[in-house]
Amino acid sequence: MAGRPVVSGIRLHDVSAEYDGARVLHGISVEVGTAAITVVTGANGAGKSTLLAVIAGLHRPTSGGVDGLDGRSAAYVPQRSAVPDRFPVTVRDVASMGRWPTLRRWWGRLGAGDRRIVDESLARLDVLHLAGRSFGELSGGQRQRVLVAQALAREADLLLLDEPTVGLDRAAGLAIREVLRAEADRGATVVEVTHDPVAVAEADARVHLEAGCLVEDPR
Ligand SMILES: Nc1ncnc2c1ncn2[C@@H]1O[C@H](COP(=O)(O)OP(=O)(O)OP(=O)(O)O)[C@@H](O)[C@H]1O
Repeated sequence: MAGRPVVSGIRLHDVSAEYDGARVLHGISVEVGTAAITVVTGANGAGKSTLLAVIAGLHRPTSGGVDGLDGRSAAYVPQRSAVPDRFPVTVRDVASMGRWPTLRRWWGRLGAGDRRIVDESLARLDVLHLAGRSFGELSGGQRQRVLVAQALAREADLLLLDEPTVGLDRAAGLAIREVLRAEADRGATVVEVTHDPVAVAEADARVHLEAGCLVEDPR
């Protein structure tokens, strides 16, 4: 993690967000811990993906904000449906994109160290044997694992994942949960939107939303 210990958490203060004037998040204030897995739960449409997008800096809140992001690198894995099915690139290309933000120049080439990190990330998700295949030829679950590998290759301080285990078989779900735990153990802040009861049970903290509002002590 770039050799830089980050101790304080990420703090959302009074975050509200809307689409086309319709408010979908209402004054969310919560702290997300470092070196831990936080799950974001709630019914369909509760605002989970929007909250993740606000933390990722992809959706601008209408009021409030997020503190503690300065100096932190972030990797974001969108919901599977948000990813085009037919990328004309190989699996290794997709995973390599995780290294792009670390290159000093935008036209820079990946060095041997970068390529090793990419292949290690693919191996951790058990998809290294697919490295030369076209990304678009993979099954949905294989693509999902490659996108998580791309995020791992970023070696980010903050990992944001939108339903990373949805639709995966038990072994693949377990593999992703183990990888996320290892990331938290190395000091990463992991925030995961999920409906997976096992992921919720194993998490260190939970942020539960109902109709865009934070609910304390959800059952
Ligand atoms: N791009 C958009 N434009 C307009 N409204 C949107 C957009 N994205 C989401 N919304 C609306 O915002 C609300 C929250 O959506 P969001 O995707 O954050 O919920 P979610 O909790 O992640 O749902 P799910 O579990 O179904 O993925 C919903 O009412 C949704 O219809």
